[in-house]
Amino acid sequence: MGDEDWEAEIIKPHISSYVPVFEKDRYSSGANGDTFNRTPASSSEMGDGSSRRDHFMRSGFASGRSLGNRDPGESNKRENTSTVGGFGVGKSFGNRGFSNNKFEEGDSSGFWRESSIDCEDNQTRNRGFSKRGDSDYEQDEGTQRSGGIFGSRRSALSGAGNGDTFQSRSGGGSGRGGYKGLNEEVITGSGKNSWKSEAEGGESGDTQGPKVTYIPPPPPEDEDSIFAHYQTGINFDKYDTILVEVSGHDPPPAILTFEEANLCQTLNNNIAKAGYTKLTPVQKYSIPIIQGGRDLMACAQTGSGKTAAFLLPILAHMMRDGITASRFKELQEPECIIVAPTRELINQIYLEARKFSFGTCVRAVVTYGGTQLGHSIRQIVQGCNILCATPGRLMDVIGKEKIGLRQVKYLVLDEADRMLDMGFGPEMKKLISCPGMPSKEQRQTLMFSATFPEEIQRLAGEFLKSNYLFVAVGQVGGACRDVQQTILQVGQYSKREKLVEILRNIGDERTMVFVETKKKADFIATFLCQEKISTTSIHGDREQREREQALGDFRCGKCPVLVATSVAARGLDIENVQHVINFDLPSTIDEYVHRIGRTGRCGNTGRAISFFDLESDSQLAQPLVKVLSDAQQDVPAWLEEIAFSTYGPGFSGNARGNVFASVDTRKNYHGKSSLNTAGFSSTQAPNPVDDESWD
Ligand SMILES: Nc1ncnc2c1ncn2[C@@H]1O[C@H](COP(=O)(O)OP(=O)(O)OP(=O)(O)O)[C@@H](O)[C@H]1O
Repeated sequence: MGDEDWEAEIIKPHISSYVPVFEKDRYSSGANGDTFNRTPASSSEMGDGSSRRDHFMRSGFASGRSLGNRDPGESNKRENTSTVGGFGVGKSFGNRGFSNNKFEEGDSSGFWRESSIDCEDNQTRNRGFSKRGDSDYEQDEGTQRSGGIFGSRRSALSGAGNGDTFQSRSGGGSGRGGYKGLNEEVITGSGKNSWKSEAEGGESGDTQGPKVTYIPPPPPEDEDSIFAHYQTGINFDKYDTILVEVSGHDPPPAILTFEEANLCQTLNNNIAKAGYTKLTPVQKYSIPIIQGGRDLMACAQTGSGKTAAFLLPILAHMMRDGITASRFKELQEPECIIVAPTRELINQIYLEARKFSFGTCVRAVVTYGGTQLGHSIRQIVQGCNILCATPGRLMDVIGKEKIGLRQVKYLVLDEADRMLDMGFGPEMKKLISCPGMPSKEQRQTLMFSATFPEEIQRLAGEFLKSNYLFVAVGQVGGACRDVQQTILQVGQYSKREKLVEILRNIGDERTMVFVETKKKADFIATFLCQEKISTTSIHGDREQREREQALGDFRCGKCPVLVATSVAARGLDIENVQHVINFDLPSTIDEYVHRIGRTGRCGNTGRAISFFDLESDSQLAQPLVKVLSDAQQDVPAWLEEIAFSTYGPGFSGNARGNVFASVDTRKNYHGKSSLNTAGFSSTQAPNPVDDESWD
């Protein structure tokens, strides 16, 4: 459900209901490999402190007024009444056109054009990367973005209001909302002719809106903190039994131990200090492939060590090549660029890169939206060999000529299916077309995810050398088997009661609760606090400072419940998350797989409980049955019935349908591709995820 619906909701005479009707946006889900080895993974073995809102959350709402029987629509109505002036005066960026942008979206990109769907968020995305000054950038990151072709309907309601206790973030200044949607980093143009010319005028040119001044606290520097890690779980050794499929020409053999990787001593020390003694399957296969200079698309279950699978061989090469950070160069030219879709995830990857490069001359830097650009630049100019960035901020630092691309040898897309879908795909396309970026023949491109829809795999071909290798650990798109999945039939009006019941049983165990929209995240978090369940929330309408605070409070156990939108669905590796609750099921099965993958990581076990609402979730019944049965979970009879009735007698939960890209798509599509002009087949659009929930 988009904010537009909320708006409609509050304009209508309010009909009191326990929980408002949440009608989700529904989108459809959305080469030449020769050799084929399917072997078990161990082939040898077998052969600012907190916001007011946080304060209330932590204090269990002791002083908050009761919101229990009010729905978000009502609270927004109140909030809107009191803040509409503030949002109303938010600056319009409408005159910052993009029509002349050098990198304006083109049909040639092969990507879906945003304008083709009625989605405000998406309409902001293909806008070419801009070259902006700090003020411009920070305003974009930190303020609502309204006006112009992107419309401003959402901004009037974008405060995170949930009633009396929360104030919306004031008058447009810090109130996010605006249009931002799927992605955390949205590229805005400046109306100049090209990124180059914009850059030249960037710094002083645009003074609209307040700056983003948030500077994230530096991560701890002491060795213990850098190498802090959680224990692998009882099922870690079971990874060895997972079947691994490698396709593509002439793959190198897997390695079985870290020693076989022949890493330098410093790296080996760091691996040991990180508590890694044994390779996970994706590491066994990916490390030699990357060391062999090959491009790679790797798909492995959530929490199975994909980050180290790309970081270690890249660092090994850098060490071999004697890469050394050079301080105080105005233009830094990193050898490696890593992009990921959310700020928290890219920061996590950075911390991993910092850990593994500890004691070396290789310097990793992170930059992401919602933080002061000047701060990022100061970090970059101190030396940058590995740049970890969210897409929008990456384009900014490139546009500001703080980052040059000529030396890029490794381009890593983490959560690659997400990075290539209609949300980020155009931006990634622009990235590889940037001046200076080595062609795909001259760089190594590495893609990792737990899910890889076929259509996205096919788009990925544009980024990869034709002889790339495809590694599939287990079922591509399959759920982690260490997560015990339960699907409960719960109607929307009973969800809150059920949630409280479950959380009371769970006690203090760390739990992530996923909901569909940002406003609902606040609403449910507020409700739980009122119920004296210590809760915080993370979603794209929260300030970056608040997001980091929320995550910190959750990580340390201060708030054992984190209510989140899909912004927290991918990649986040938080110790001891024992439960995931899908208060609202997502609209796509891939999203479900990522969400439940926040628990059951690295051989640990976890539980996922999902509320299945007959009214709104039946389209998910069939893929859910498949995911459950593939992961050897109990499938409720009622769910099978729904799946059967939705899809008819041809449906078999165990049959391999088109739900997943079960193999390297170069096999499936060889010689029979039928792309439309946008680069997608006529039968299946790529998965847009749920726009509203991402930002
Ligand atoms: N070989 C290993 N031994 C011990 N721990 C490991 C090993 N490899 C990775 N880990 C740890 O496992 C956890 C999960 O790793 P990581 O976050 O890279 O998973 P992922 O596959 O990227 O998950 P997701 O699909 O959710 O992004 C991390 O805490 C990481 O430090």
